[in-house]
Amino acid sequence: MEEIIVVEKLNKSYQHKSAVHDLSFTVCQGEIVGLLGPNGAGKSTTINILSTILKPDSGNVSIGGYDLAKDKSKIKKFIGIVPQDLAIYEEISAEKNVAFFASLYGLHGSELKTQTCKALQQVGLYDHRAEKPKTFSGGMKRRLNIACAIAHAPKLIIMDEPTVGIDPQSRNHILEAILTLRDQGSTILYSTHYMEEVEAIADRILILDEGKFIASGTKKELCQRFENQVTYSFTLDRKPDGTTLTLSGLPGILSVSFEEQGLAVTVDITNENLSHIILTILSAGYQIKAMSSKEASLETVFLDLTGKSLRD
Ligand SMILES: Nc1ncnc2c1ncn2[C@@H]1O[C@H](COP(=O)(O)OP(=O)(O)OP(=O)(O)O)[C@@H](O)[C@H]1O
Repeated sequence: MEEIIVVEKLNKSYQHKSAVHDLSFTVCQGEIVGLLGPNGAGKSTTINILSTILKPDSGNVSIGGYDLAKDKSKIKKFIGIVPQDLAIYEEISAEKNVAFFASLYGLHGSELKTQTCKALQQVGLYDHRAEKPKTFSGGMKRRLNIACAIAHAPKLIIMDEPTVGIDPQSRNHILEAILTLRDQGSTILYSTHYMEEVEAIADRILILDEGKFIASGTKKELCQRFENQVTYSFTLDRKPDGTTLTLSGLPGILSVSFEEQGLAVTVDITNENLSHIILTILSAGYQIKAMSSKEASLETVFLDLTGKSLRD
């Protein structure tokens, strides 16, 4: 598959503090690649460098076959950038906003009109095209921000946390729009700290922490090591006490964490120990009010690799 982004040993520091350190990765034609990491991991720095907004200290970047150090203007035409901060005009209609940004890429006449309508449809804002963004919800503004970036039909779309702080309906519109864009042939690099989003839409995931990649692969590949692991969560009738309720001696118990009104037990499912766990809880005099189970997720992977939660 053709490599659309090639990054080799990318470095960037701010006032001697490293923000990205020796990053190397590739993104291939037609992929949705999720750049996942907690706040401060270096996602925006990486994306701003690829978007030609920020200059790296060192490293090589090639986008669409163009060298970032030499062909900045060609790269700018090749990509569509959805910035973390909204870049739209509140006082002109949604349609005029999209048309304005598309015209900066040389679109005009009937092509401009068609592409503007298409972009608004893709983000579910066509029916609101005559309205001004100042009347829009935060989620609708974010969707308009995306429409402005895609109307010129870029081969590569780079999105920096496009779903931060929005309503579920807008989030779904955005995720569906990303999948449609991929199906229509675009390549998408997408940064987020919401693991559920990359789990849902990314073909490949790059996990970044403190400016370095700590893992990459498909969700299946990343979670493979944990495929025999499941976490049971029990809601009890009262706060459990670790001295009266001892589960760690049971076979296949990997970890136990006590919570306000229950406990979470991570086990190796090859041991078939659920009935032992339930019996032990009941024998200690607790009532089980509810129970659920959860397979390993990217959160598990992140916690295992860094010792901290993605959600911190
Ligand atoms: N202009 C700047 N000046 C100084 N330090 C900066 C600047 N921009 C980012 N940093 C620092 O660089 C590191 C990486 O930041 P970056 O914004 O790239 O991370 P991020 O993963 O995008 O996080 P967020 O989701 O919070 O935007 C952080 O420690 C941040 O404080």
